[in-house]
Amino acid sequence: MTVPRSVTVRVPAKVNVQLAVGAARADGFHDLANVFLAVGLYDEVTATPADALRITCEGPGADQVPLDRTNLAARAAEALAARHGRRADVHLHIAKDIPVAGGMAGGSADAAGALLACDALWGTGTTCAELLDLCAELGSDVPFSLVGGAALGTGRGERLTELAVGGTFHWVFAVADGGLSTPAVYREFDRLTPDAPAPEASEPLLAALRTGDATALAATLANDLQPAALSLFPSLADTLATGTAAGALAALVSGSGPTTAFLTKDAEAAAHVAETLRTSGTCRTARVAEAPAPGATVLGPRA
Ligand SMILES: C[C@](O)(CO)[C@H](O)COP(=O)(O)OP(=O)(O)OC[C@H]1O[C@@H](n2ccc(N)nc2=O)[C@H](O)[C@@H]1O
Ligand SMILES: Nc1ncnc2c1ncn2[C@@H]1O[C@H](COP(=O)(O)OP(=O)(O)OP(=O)(O)O)[C@@H](O)[C@H]1O
Repeated sequence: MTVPRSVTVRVPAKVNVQLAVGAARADGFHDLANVFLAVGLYDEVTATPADALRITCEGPGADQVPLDRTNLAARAAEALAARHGRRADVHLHIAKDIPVAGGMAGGSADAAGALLACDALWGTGTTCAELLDLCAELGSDVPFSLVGGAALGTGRGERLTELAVGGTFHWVFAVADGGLSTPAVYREFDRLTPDAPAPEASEPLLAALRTGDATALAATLANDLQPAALSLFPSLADTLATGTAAGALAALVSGSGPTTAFLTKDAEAAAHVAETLRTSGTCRTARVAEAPAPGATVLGPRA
């Protein structure tokens, strides 16, 4: 067998088209009905043999990404190595394109990418079920980064049921100046929502995904963390209003924010909303992306 010299994996960002949040559990997490949709903004993780675990990172926001063992990709490599009783002697290079600390699961994408890349590099032949277990140990969003497409996440978001999507959705993402801490947003949710009901997936929203109907999806988008994100980052209201005035079908905070997401009717409308946002002064930049996108994908071992 030829041992590959490096393996590159591409992993998508996500937007939560429905994020229903229940009350805090005894373990501090929240039960969710989390409808994930993978979007076509990608990080790439390249694994290369090395004497010891090493992380490097390039791209927008790379200076905010830790290069030590707190990096989720490093933790993923160590978890896979431990599972197979070997050393995590690998250099992981992360080419970032997913906004950092933006509520689009960038760190989770890198963890899923590192798992898949190391598995291919080391020839450890880990089953999909084992990879999903490792993902769930690393973080609530990580299993979805591995599978992509669309899925309903229950529990703390890690238990996935695949969802059918009947068309292509055109999104714009406004990247904010600054980040939000996910635990801080959940804490603010607890403060604002003392009696959160049990979370349930919305049937009309699942139907809109199934039929690929953007107008119907726009009418059902919902994020229970949005009031908390707006409370901690009030200027996001101006970004949401700007994208809506530019013709978006709907606008919402992406996950825990502060990235904001705009659903549009087609690629032309998306380009217009993105350009309006870019010149509005209400965000740092705006990106267009289509959904659904595939999950973590090996781009090919380079022998
Ligand atoms: C906001 C979302 O991105 C929506 O998909 C996720 O719920 C967050 O997922 P994540 O970043 O993978 O989160 P984890 O790394 O598992 O947890 C980080 C922190 O977020 C909070 N957290 C996360 C998930 C969850 N169901 N309830 C929580 O309260 C907890 O304070 C936890 O300590
Ligand atoms: N590989 C990584 N990429 C980005 N951030 C990382 C990574 N590993 C650890 N982090 C840390 O995690 C924090 C959150 O970054 P991340 O980009 O994952 O946020 P997020 O997209 O808001 O996450 P989520 O949507 O899953 O809540 C960063 O501020 C950084 O300190």
